[in-house]
Amino acid sequence: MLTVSNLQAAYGSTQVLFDVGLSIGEGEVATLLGRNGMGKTTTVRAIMGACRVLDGEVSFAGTNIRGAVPESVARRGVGLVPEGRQAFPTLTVRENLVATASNRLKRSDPWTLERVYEMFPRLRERADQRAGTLSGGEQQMLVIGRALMTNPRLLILDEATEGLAPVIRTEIWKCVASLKREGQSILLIDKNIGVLKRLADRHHILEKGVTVWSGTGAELAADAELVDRYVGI
Ligand SMILES: Nc1ncnc2c1ncn2[C@@H]1O[C@H](COP(=O)(O)OP(=O)(O)OP(=O)(O)O)[C@@H](O)[C@H]1O
Repeated sequence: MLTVSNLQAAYGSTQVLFDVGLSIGEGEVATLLGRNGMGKTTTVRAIMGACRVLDGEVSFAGTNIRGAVPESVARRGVGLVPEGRQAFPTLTVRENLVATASNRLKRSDPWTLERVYEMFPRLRERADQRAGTLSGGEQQMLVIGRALMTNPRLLILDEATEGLAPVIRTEIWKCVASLKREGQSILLIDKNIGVLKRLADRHHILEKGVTVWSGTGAELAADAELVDRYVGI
């Protein structure tokens, strides 16, 4: 579904990605692992067409999307929940959910307000509340719900549980597990390696803008030293 190879990207004249490769199959959950500053968010931004790509290939659902603008990448079915919870603060919960909703890919069982409220009952209780007045965890659920309402073929969660209370994290991980059971393809970036190991089918490790390791969950589990070397503090 998504294949990235030899991706190179820069901010201004500073190159940050040198050789990133990753792949996610239909219905798979994959991760991007690596310490702070290794290029995970930049990889996501490069896939979305939100930073300067110097070289490499980005293929999504059989189409080359390298160089496409973010709106076009989103229209093709990539739903991003960016780092830092970006709900529209002055809109209500319901308005946020419907603001960018679409079913362009004509899914037979599309996401609806009702389905999002079933997944996150707190959002139903707060449907008429302005997003800016929600707690951090509620805002994160809202942004995930908003991404689902675009019926993405691939959902990308960049640090979706960062800074959240454990009980809210658990709720978000349950949501991810349930999306996985439904066959949703997902790319996860998160610091909770233990949870990622349980949830993901495939992992990619970034070190200074280079994919230094890619493999299945079983392959990662078989090499305990890998995570210590590249992801441990
Ligand atoms: N807007 C920007 N302008 C210039 N450099 C940037 C910008 N954003 C990120 N960088 C630099 O690019 C490198 C990769 O950052 P990136 O945010 O992709 O890493 P990350 O692996 O996602 O880390 P984190 O877990 O801290 O978010 C870092 O050295 C960072 O300082």
